Amino acid sequence: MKTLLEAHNLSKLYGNGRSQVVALKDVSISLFPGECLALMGPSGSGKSTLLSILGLIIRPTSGCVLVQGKPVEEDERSRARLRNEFFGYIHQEFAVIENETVEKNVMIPLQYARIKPSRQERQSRILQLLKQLNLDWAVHKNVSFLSGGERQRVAIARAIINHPSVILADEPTAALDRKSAEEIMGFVLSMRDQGCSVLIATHDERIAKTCDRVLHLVDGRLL
Ligand SMILES: Nc1ncnc2c1ncn2[C@@H]1O[C@H](COP(=O)(O)OP(=O)(O)OP(=O)(O)O)[C@@H](O)[C@H]1O
Repeated sequence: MKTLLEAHNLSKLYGNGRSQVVALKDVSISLFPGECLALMGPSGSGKSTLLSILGLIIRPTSGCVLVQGKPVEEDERSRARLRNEFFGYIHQEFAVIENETVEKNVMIPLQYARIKPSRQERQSRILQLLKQLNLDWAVHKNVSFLSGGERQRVAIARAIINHPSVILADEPTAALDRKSAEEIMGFVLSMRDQGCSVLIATHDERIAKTCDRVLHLVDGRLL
């Protein structure tokens, strides 16, 4: 089967000399269409670093990333376009823009889309998505007034509004209570069922059990 996303021999060093940290060592990984892959590992094992390299947020020290079988181009413009169109990134800390409405937060990726939908279309897509997330009531509310679980749903809506092929989720439920965490995971898995591939970094065995495949990262190496 063809991969959607793959990486070969990734290594990542931070810093130099005596303060140098080896965050990843020779990691190769493949993500197939329609699968949910869990990445488990203790704190500091390199999970966020790996997700950030795969999501083209940072560059590896060595190794390469392939999207739909093709090596990612080096120039920042191509990387930014892929970041916006191919990936949806969900962070642990509900990365929302404070003092902005839910609608404005979710609209950001649409404003950078290559083919920008009309204002009316943008608003209707946002409302439709917020309905699926049971958050349509909050469309004009300021995110600062929302709970942690609600803010994470806003972050998810923003990550998927451009219909990404791959969702990269970095411990998306770590800062949530159990009920909100279950809701978020239910939604992430429903994205997989709609054809998205998902790579989720987690410490939580219960979350890993709901995924199709589990990989373990220890000291920057995949077991
Ligand atoms: N920007 C950075 N500069 C220097 N060292 C870094 C940087 N980012 C991460 N590291 C180090 O790289 C290693 C891997 O960190 P990373 O955040 O990828 O691990 P993690 O498995 O995601 O941890 P956690 O579960 O705590 O988020 C750690 O030793 C960390 O301290």
